[in-house]
Amino acid sequence: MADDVKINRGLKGVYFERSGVSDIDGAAGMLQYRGYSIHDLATHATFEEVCHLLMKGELPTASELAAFDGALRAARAVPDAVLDIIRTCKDGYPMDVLRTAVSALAALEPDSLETGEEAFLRNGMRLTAQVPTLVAAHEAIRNGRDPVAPDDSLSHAANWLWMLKGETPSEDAARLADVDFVLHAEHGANASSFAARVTVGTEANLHGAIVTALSTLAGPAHGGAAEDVMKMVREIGTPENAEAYVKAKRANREAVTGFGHRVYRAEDPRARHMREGVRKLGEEMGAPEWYAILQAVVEAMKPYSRHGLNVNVDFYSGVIYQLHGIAMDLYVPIFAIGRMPGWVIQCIEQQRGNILIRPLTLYNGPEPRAWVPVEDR
Ligand SMILES: CC(=O)SCCNC(=O)CCNC(=O)[C@H](O)C(C)(C)COP(=O)(O)OP(=O)(O)OC[C@H]1O[C@@H](n2cnc3c(N)ncnc32)[C@H](O)[C@@H]1OP(=O)(O)O
Ligand SMILES: O=C([O-])CC(=O)C(=O)O
Repeated sequence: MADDVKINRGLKGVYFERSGVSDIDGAAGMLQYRGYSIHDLATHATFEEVCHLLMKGELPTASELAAFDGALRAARAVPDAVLDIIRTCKDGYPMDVLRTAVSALAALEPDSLETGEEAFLRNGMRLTAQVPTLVAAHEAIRNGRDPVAPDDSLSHAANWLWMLKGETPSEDAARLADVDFVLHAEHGANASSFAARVTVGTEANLHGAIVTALSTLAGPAHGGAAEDVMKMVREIGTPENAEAYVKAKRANREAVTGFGHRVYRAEDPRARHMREGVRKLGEEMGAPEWYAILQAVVEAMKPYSRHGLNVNVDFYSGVIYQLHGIAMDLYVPIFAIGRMPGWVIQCIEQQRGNILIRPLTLYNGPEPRAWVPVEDR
């Protein structure tokens, strides 16, 4: 076949669509949601404001925010039948259980089959509100407790911690979770959002696209990295061991998790906020060693960073969850809670002027050959 065809494996460097949602400059380490710097949003915005910005296109006025936030708060409950399904598969890996629960919502909620922009926004807001409820319900059920009902007097982040732990979180804990969600809310043509767009490209419904996105997020090269970083930190044990750990990994040409990114060559701008969170929280909680180990890994990676290899957002986030006493296998579901508005708006964008996403593979199998009956093979 054609030898001169250029193959872009992994679609590296390929623009497949235009998008008005987020802008990433990988060389400069810059990220904006609809023109607003991630640093301004992480410092000043709430997750609810960011959801409005992403899903509706602009930061809300006070009255728009009240209406939007009210709609999210009112949509947090999930049908009992979904809780029964979670009970049935309570011992499963949380991302598998979450994916199954979202799939069940599709089958149980009558409007989930509707397509069109209004339906995607309605279903997308409801799913954004429900996903934390599903994750927290699974955590309760697998630990032998009854799920904690959502509290509509609390913000999205505070309510999530309330449902997870059954106690009202401190303002600092709620703000940290809120910032974490803001930082994870949207990131261009990342693998899970791209996968969701492929699903919408076939004119499938939003719930189906979110199930695709959840499946894709779960892998260790994408959302699974935060969990792996925490496992790495535990394995390293003390800052003094970091150099030997990194050397052994690189000698085997293995990736050091939490480093590297398809787009960023400068440091992932989201990492800065997580780093500060780990340092402060570790000091406050009398557990500064996690931060010290992470920084020792960063030092040990410097000789290997010639291609612009830097930490990504997931390098620090796992330790924050660990300091909050959250089980390691919930780190990817937490990422999913934050990413919901990004997935929803990318599905909406995909649907406007929709086109089937269907690239080509260049055949390199056997030459044409004659059929051989089974008895002659
Ligand atoms: C939220 C997110 O999804 S962020 C990503 C989370 N994932 C991780 O942290 C897992 C670890 N990282 C990785 O596996 C990769 O960096 C990926 C999958 C994220 C990106 O992969 P790619 O875009 O294919 O890597 P890329 O082509 O940019 O790699 C460039 C060079 O850096 C090296 N490199 C990339 N990541 C790492 C790493 N984590 N550790 C060591 N070296 C690495 C590659 O081996 C390559 O080196 P070479 O040119 O000498 O062969
Ligand atoms: O953009 C990517 O490839 C992965 C990523 O950082 C994200 O989804 O947040």
